[in-house]
Amino acid sequence: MPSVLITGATSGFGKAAARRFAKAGWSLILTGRREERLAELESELAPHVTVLTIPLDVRDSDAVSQALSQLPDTLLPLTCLINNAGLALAPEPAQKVALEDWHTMIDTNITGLVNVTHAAMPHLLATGKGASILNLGSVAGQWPYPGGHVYGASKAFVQQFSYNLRCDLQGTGVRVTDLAPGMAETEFTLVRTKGNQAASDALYKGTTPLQAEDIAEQLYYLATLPPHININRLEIMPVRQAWAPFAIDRDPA
Ligand SMILES: NC(=O)C1=CN([C@@H]2O[C@H](COP(=O)(O)OP(=O)(O)OC[C@H]3O[C@@H](n4cnc5c(N)ncnc54)[C@H](OP(=O)(O)O)[C@@H]3O)[C@@H](O)[C@H]2O)C=CC1
Ligand SMILES: O=CCS(=O)(=O)O
Repeated sequence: MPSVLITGATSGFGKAAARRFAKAGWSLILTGRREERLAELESELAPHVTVLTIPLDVRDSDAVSQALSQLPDTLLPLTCLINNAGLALAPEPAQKVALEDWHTMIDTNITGLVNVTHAAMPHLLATGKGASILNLGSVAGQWPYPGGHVYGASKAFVQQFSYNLRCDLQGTGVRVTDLAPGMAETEFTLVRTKGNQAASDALYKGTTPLQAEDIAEQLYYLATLPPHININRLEIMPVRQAWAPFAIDRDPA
């Protein structure tokens, strides 16, 4: 059976993707920092498919490279890497944000993603034709909005890194996609607001956001496309989300 490595499998898109790939019989390598959540997911899925859980902070390059250099043969060849671990912090304007929050987003969404990509690359190259790297970008990487500051910039990095990887991997058979969702109801806003459940609920109230399972379905679709097809970027919004007009600063009347 093919195997998939999913970062950030303890919640949201990553957890839903683990379930979606398991449903199709794929072997799973699941990572995240919260060990108890990894254990719960392993208990749920291991009766059906091969599961390896690795408690891992993607920001720790040594831990990432050590863990991925020791994958058991039973989980190789690696067919798909889903670079999903990530977060937004500090929805307030840039001029009010603590520098530490910017660093955390850069360290996770950029450095963490390149750490995992670098460590997984030899496995993906060994697989070659049909292998995929699926990077979780965001609409925020393309479209600016107030409070997007470093989060949006980190996802713009994901887009351009994905495109540049495609250039270098041409001829290897390894595909790369920047999957860019819009508003999706996960723990994302709870994390962004540092645990404000009411703010998270209010954001999703009265509309129809994407669900984690919608994104998991797209990830599975991308990973199982015929091997001669590469979707470079796939941007998905809920029907009830669209763009806002330009904001104009005006003199007082
Ligand atoms: N929800 C949305 O509206 C959208 C989300 N995205 C992106 O999708 C991805 C998944 O987000 P989503 O599922 O919504 O959010 P969740 O908060 O539900 O899940 C985020 C996952 O990332 C993991 N994670 C965070 N930091 C680290 C770290 N340092 N090391 C390892 N794992 C980490 C968390 O695991 P743990 O805490 O256990 O380590 C968790 O499993 C992110 O990259 C996000 O930016 C993109 C577009 C829209
Ligand atoms: O990446 C997350 C979606 S949004 O909050 O930027 O719209």
